[in-house]
Amino acid sequence: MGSGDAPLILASGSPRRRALLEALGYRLKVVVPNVAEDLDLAPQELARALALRKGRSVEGRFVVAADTVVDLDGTALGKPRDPEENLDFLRRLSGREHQVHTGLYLRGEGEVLEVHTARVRFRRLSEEEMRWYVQSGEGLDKAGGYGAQGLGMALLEGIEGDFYTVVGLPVSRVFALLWAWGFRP
Ligand SMILES: Cc1cn([C@H]2C[C@H](O)[C@@H](COP(=O)(O)OP(=O)(O)OP(=O)(O)O)O2)c(=O)[nH]c1=O
Repeated sequence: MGSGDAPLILASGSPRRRALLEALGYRLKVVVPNVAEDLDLAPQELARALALRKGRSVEGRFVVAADTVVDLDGTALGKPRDPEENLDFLRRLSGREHQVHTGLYLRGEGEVLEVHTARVRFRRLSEEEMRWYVQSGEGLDKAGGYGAQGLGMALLEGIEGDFYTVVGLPVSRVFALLWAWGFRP
């Protein structure tokens, strides 16, 4: 089974997740999940619960869903509401290390639910640098208010762990699970 038969259903409106799976050659059907994200949980549990909610909200055989949460010492930073909150997030992340949790839900031969975690360290940023970044608008639709794959690369000192987990989808793990189920690009 593979793209010759049914498409892989991506239960996510994230253009990053879509681009990563398309880069691997999967034929996708995108279904944007409409789930409440207002859960009061610790960051890692939040990523897990939301990935499950998104994946379960969509029908079909081969389904992938994910949720990414930035975890600053136990506080979950989601997507900033506006540029002011984006600036606030960057001030808090500046000069420090945080974790990025990506909950992964996969359905095929059964269901898989995991949380993948990477560590990201930010440089100490000047107020001018942070304002420059916020005015780009790039961080507004991203957990923690930055994108490691875009202009945000200029803010980082280092990443420990899987880069793609930071960007929103541990693609190598997705590929391996689908491959084991006989679902190939
Ligand atoms: C930290 C980080 C997050 N992100 C993105 C990935 C996700 O799209 C987004 C986190 O929000 P999510 O709620 O995980 O996903 P989403 O709202 O974009 O899409 P959907 O709910 O439909 O699945 O942040 C980056 O692109 N780069 C980064 O470096």
